[in-house]
Amino acid sequence: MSKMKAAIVEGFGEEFQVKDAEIPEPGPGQVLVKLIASGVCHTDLHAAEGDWPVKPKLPLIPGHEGVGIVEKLGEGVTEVALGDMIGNAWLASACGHCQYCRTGWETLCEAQSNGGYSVDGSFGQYMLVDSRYAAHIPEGSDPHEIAPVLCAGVTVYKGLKMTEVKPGQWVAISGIGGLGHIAVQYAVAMGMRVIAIDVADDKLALASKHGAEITVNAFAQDPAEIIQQKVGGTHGVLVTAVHPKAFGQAIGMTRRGGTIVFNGLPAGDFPAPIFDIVLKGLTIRGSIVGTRQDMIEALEFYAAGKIKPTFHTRPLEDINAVFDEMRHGKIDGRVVIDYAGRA
Ligand SMILES: NC(=O)c1ccc[n+]([C@@H]2O[C@H](COP(=O)([O-])OP(=O)(O)OC[C@H]3O[C@@H](n4cnc5c(N)ncnc54)[C@H](O)[C@@H]3O)[C@@H](O)[C@H]2O)c1
Ligand SMILES: CCCCCCO
Ligand SMILES: [Zn+2]
Ligand SMILES: [Zn+2]
Repeated sequence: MSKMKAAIVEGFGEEFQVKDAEIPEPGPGQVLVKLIASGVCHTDLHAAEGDWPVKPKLPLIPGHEGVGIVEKLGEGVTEVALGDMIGNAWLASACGHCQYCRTGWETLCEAQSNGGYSVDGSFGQYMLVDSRYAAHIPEGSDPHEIAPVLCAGVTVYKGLKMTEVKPGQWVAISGIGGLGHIAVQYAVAMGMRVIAIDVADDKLALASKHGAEITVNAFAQDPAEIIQQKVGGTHGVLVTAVHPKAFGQAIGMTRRGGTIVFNGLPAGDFPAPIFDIVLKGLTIRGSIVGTRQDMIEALEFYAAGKIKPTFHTRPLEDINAVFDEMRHGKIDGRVVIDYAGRA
């Protein structure tokens, strides 16, 4: 078996080990991909810290925003060809026949596997991808720039659809990190008017650059008060923040009949004001990544030039420093690991 360089989590809360690992062999239905780039999602940090109720496998190669070229086909592969540029995804595979898979909700499949969490992902020079759940990268894409669409992009695109906010209506996006700064772009492309909320002014500046009309620094102000004053409450909210406080704040900023969608996954809970939620007739939804169809649509928005992730390329060896920057909210947009000598 030949070797590859990979960033491996061997224990929760421990630093990554960047070292040699076996290049995996594709089994039936799988393909071997040589990586060009991989986005770094905050979920990868949750995986490394083990701070969710469902723990990842160990040892683990995280990463679920990987883009690369198909180098080997497993038995029976028909959906992908040698030389194709494809991506992996959080939804690495699903059963295909349960009540959720049958009704367009494969993201809720209870037998799904998850890229960079329950199966090894894209923080290495090679990865295995289930050909049925591979993301097909549009012709002419920049592999480093499109990588964040594979999770951050498809997740916020689906989340914005779930807010049911119509063109011309207001949507608040709370948390302007890897997910949030791309959410601003999808919301604008979908005709929504955007209010951006974060606790760091540089993130709000990034939101304005991508089309937000109103920005609120939740560290210095009460976003609900500002939003009620300025626009009479928002029609919908998409929360991508990594602090529980942002989740409770969404309720006060939403107008009657509005919908709040949670993408963010910080550990912890938030106080839910029962009377306000009932009196205002609010809908609160959790939303997890997107289906294969959502991925196709999210990638089409990128291919149409509507989505341009802000990203910074770094070598795999920087992974521990990157996670430290992420822990302290110091990443502007998305970090993308480079395997092609661009970093
Ligand atoms: N539901 C899903 O399918 C899905 C998909 C991808 C990521 N996630 C989760 O979404 C979260 C965000 O991921 P990311 O990669 O964008 O993280 P990130 O670290 O890039 O960004 C997090 C942002 O939250 C901001 N923030 C922190 N406290 C805040 C507060 N009180 N109010 C407003 N903003 C605040 C930070 O300043 C930062 O801009 C993570 O928990 C991740 O696991 C969920
Ligand atoms: C419940 C886990 C959702 C994480 C999606 C990929 O970042
Ligand atoms: Zn992710
Ligand atoms: Zn299923």
